[in-house]
Order: sequence, then C-alpha cells, then structure tokens
Amino acid sequence: MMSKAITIAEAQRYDAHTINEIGIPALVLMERAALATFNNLLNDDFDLSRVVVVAATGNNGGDGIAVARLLHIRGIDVEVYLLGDPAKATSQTAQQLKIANYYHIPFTSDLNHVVNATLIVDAIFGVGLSRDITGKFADAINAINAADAKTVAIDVPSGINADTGEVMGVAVVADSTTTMAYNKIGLLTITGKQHSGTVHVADIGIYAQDHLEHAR
Ligand SMILES: NC(=O)C1=CN([C@@H]2O[C@H](COP(=O)(O)OP(=O)(O)OC[C@H]3O[C@@H](n4cnc5c(N)ncnc54)[C@H](O)[C@@H]3O)[C@@H](O)[C@H]2O)[C@H](O)CC1
Ligand SMILES: [K+]
Repeated sequence: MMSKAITIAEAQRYDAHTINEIGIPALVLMERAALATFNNLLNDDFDLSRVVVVAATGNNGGDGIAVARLLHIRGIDVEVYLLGDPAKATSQTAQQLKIANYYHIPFTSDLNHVVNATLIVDAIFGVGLSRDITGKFADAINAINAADAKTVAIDVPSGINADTGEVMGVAVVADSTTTMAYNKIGLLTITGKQHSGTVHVADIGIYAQDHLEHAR
C-alpha cells in the first residue's frame, strides 16, 4: 500500500484533504509525523548523547520541534537550533514552540552545537521548499554537512526539491530520512538518493483517495 511515490502537489493535496475533508486535525498529523521520526531515531541505533534538532518555522520545523519534545521527555539531551522568525511560524509550529517552552527545551543559536552534536535532526524544509537556499539557512546546512554526526531528515533532506531531486543551492546529506505518507519522486533520483540515505516511509494517517475507497 505504501510503495508508490508522490509529487509535492499530491502531498499537499492529500494533506489538505485529510485535514479539511476527512477532519483529522493538522496537529494530530504532526504528532504522528514526530512519533514516526522519533521511533526511527530510537530503532536505528544512533548515538543519542547530544541531539540537535535544526528547525525552521514552517510545518517541517514543527515536526522537528515535536521530535525534540519527545526526546527531552525521554531524558535525552536535546537542543533546538531555530532558523527564521518565530513570530512568522505556522500556527501548528507556533503551538509546538509553546509546548517546547513549557518543557524548558533548550534552544541554541550557536552553530558549534550543531557541529558537535552526535545526532542531528534536519527539520528545516520539507515539501514547502520553494526557492534556492541562501544566508543563515545555507550556513546551517553547511554546518550539518560538516559535522561528524549522523543526520536524520524529516520528510525530505532540506534543500532537495522533492519533485526533481535537484539541489536548491545547498542540501542536507542525510543518513536516513523519515518521509511522510508516501515516498517523494525526487528522492528516487540519483541526487535524491545520495542525500536521503535510508528512507523510512511513515504511515501518519494521510492516504491517496484511491487507497481509501475500500475503507468507506
Ligand atoms: N500539512 C500538514 O499538516 C502536515 C505537514 N507535515 C510537514 O510539513 C511539511 C510541509 O510544511 P510547510 O509549512 O508547507 O513547508 P516547509 O516547512 O517545508 O517550509 C515552508 C516555509 O519555508 C519557506 N521557504 C521555502 N523555501 C525557502 C528558502 N529557500 N529559504 C527560506 N525560506 C524558504 C516558505 O516560505 C515557508 O515559510 C512537510 O514536509 C512535513 O514535514 C507533517 O508531516 C504533518 C502533516
Ligand atoms: K527536512
């Protein structure tokens, strides 16, 4: 059931259908995305001594901040390196920031913490990437790639165009990628495969409509 690969437009359409027509709240999907990533982190035998989640303020970042919370509650040393203006976060990511604040999850603005992590979670961009990456976002991706740490990407390695596999200026080279609902066609290209590592497709409750016909 989960073997097909989809485009960015399909991912966005299935998300919107699940939220707006079926009625599963967006935060429920985000929690499932975070739990799936968290489970892959725990199962894949990574060194979890110092985890840094690098997150931007879109929903990919929200997934990452929720992963940071799940790790923190487990007693794992985790920090969040936040990129972008939190005042412009999506509503779900603003909610994740509020929850993270309740748990006093540490935030860092020091890229050395990224470089010295034992595991990095890439939650900068997913299917919302829309232009070449520059500035602080590019600096963070270069730091992730310079680190000895293993890197796990959420949904798409940041900087990879999920339709074409093209590197949008610069892109995270991940050891493993937890991608949501279906694989993305860009991750099946040569550059896509080089950047995503081992791909885990996570069932988070989002399905193509033809896959749901048997259930209604
Ligand atoms: N929709 C859902 O409920 C779910 C989404 N999931 C995750 O969300 C991302 C997609 O989130 P979205 O907010 O649409 O986009 P991104 O987070 O990927 O990024 C959008 C954000 O970034 C800005 N932007 C785009 N390109 C650049 C750039 N080159 N430089 C700087 N900024 C850039 C853009 O303007 C937006 O503000 C999806 O991949 C999933 O990870 C969940 O999985 C759950 C369901
Ligand atoms: K990502």
